[in-house]
Amino acid sequence: MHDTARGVLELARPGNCVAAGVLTGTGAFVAGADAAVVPAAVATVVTAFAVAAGNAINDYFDREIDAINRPDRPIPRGAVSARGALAVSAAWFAAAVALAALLPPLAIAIAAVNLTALVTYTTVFKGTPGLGNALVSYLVGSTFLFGGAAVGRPGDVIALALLAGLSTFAREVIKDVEDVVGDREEGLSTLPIAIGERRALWVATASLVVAVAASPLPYLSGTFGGVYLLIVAVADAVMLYACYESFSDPTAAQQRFKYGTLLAAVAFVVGRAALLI
Ligand SMILES: CC(C)=CCC/C(C)=C/CC/C(C)=C/CC/C(C)=C/COC[C@H](O)COP(=O)(O)O
Ligand SMILES: CC(C)=CCC/C(C)=C/CC/C(C)=C/CC/C(C)=C/COP(=O)(O)OP(=O)(O)O
Ligand SMILES: [Mg+2]
Repeated sequence: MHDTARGVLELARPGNCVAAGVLTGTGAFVAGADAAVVPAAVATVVTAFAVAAGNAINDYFDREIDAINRPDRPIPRGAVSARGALAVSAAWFAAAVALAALLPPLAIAIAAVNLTALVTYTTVFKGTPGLGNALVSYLVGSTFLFGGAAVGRPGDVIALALLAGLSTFAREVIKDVEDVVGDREEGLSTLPIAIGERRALWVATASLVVAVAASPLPYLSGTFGGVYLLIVAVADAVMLYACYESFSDPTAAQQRFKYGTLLAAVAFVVGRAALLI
């Protein structure tokens, strides 16, 4: 029983759930710092359940491949049955949908689109060059829009959604370069397999350069105070260095990149809070 409970928790990838939930809460905070906390909290929990459900159904669809490449995942190691993983994913999706119904219409619309995206990501989009990366990038960017829509002010966080989406796309491509051997064995046609590793890394770098160039926009539009520029400049530098590093060490680069994105998320919160003091 102990390994089953641990297995169910691992299916959710709780770190992802918390990180994505924090992004939604950040979007709600930036869009409506003076707005009711309840819709922001509801949207945060919806996102956490959705990511847990998306990760669980991903493991369900990936179970044969994971048996070869990731035998320690909960389904291949026997901690959770395939049917059990599907049932848990369905329960988490149901919880996300039930709570999302409490939110404004635009938030419900975003939730409906994201539900479809999460259910189809692994079987439809993941193995198509660049499309799987684009969908995950949209999903991460949409967390800010979802939080803004929850408090009725999505327009205030469109720039944040674009920054998060463009930077996530870069990191997802770097992760695919890191996984190229296993993905080729799986018969997946990811971007580096389709166009070559170096060209894929240049595509990732181009995506990040656009995001970095746009990163002062939330300050210029008055969404954030000046302190945002100081923190996001460091985040930009970390992510740019990670892109340079990815040409020689994609594993170290994608981890370093993640710290850069987390620092950027901190810049969003501090930059908004600075205007409230
Ligand atoms: C009601 C409802 C579903 C609301 C959705 C609310 C919302 C804002 C959801 C965003 C979800 C999100 C941030 C997803 C992030 C990316 C994700 C977890 C994708 C699905 O799993 C991918 C998996 O982790 C990749 O594993 P692999 O490719 O096999 O290594
Ligand atoms: C200012 C600029 C240029 C960019 C903004 C950058 C931001 C805020 C990006 C958001 C990125 C973020 C913090 C995403 C968290 C959500 C998430 C699901 C991350 C995935 O974590 P991984 O560690 O890749 O999970 P796996 O390793 O299990 O796939
Ligand atoms: Mg998987």
